[in-house]
Amino acid sequence: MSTPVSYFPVDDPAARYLPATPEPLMIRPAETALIVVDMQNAYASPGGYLDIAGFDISGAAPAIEKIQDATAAARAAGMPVIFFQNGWDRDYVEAGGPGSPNWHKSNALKTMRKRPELQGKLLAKGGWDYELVQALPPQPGDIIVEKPRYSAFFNTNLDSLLRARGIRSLVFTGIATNVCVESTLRDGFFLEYFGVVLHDATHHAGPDFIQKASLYNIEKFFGWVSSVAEFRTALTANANPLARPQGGS
Ligand SMILES: NC(=O)N/C=C\C(=O)O
Repeated sequence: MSTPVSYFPVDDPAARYLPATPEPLMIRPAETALIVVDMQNAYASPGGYLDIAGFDISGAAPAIEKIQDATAAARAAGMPVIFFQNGWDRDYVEAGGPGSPNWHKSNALKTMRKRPELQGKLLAKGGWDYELVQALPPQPGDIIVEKPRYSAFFNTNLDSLLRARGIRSLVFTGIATNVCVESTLRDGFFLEYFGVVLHDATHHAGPDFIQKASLYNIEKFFGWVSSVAEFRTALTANANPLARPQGGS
């Protein structure tokens, strides 16, 4: 068993050993949140924004199945599940005007400028594109954080929500690995959260190399990469394999 990274004594009986790269990570389920990034029709459904804008969304359906597994495991372990939902008001005031880089870089806004018949449809609150996919309905007790930019730490109450619950580790799933997942994980790193991506529960926006590049960047500089099976096994294990045997002398 490789030596894990841990911010607390590794023999804490409440802790779990999560195999990950570049090394395993100890997590305490009570101090960990499972994050589901932007699993909206815009990013995961045929006819949604990414699809319309020409991105390959074929990896979205397999990611949805993996996220179903991960959310079930997290809820069973009493771990908070936090859904992010990306977008803006119907008039796109929250998207920023030409004075915002977002206005110039957002492919949703660019697509609507090119195709005015789509105006008001992409990532607009109240519309189908903005809705979370039906296959991943939030359950009572789950938290939804609406966000207007790629990183969920900007102009939201995410940091307060996490701090109030004593959360130290964030386990990420969702779309897109290289945009909102990586942006939020990076900002979390700067705010002292331990970030892990479950790679098989994510999908990227762009060519396949960007998934690899993003995961490389994360495991090399900002956090850890694991899988849904490893996460589920870590949570369902009855004991921390590094805990000292109870009752022994
Ligand atoms: N959720 C995301 O990663 N979004 C990526 C691109 C966009 O919203 O334009």
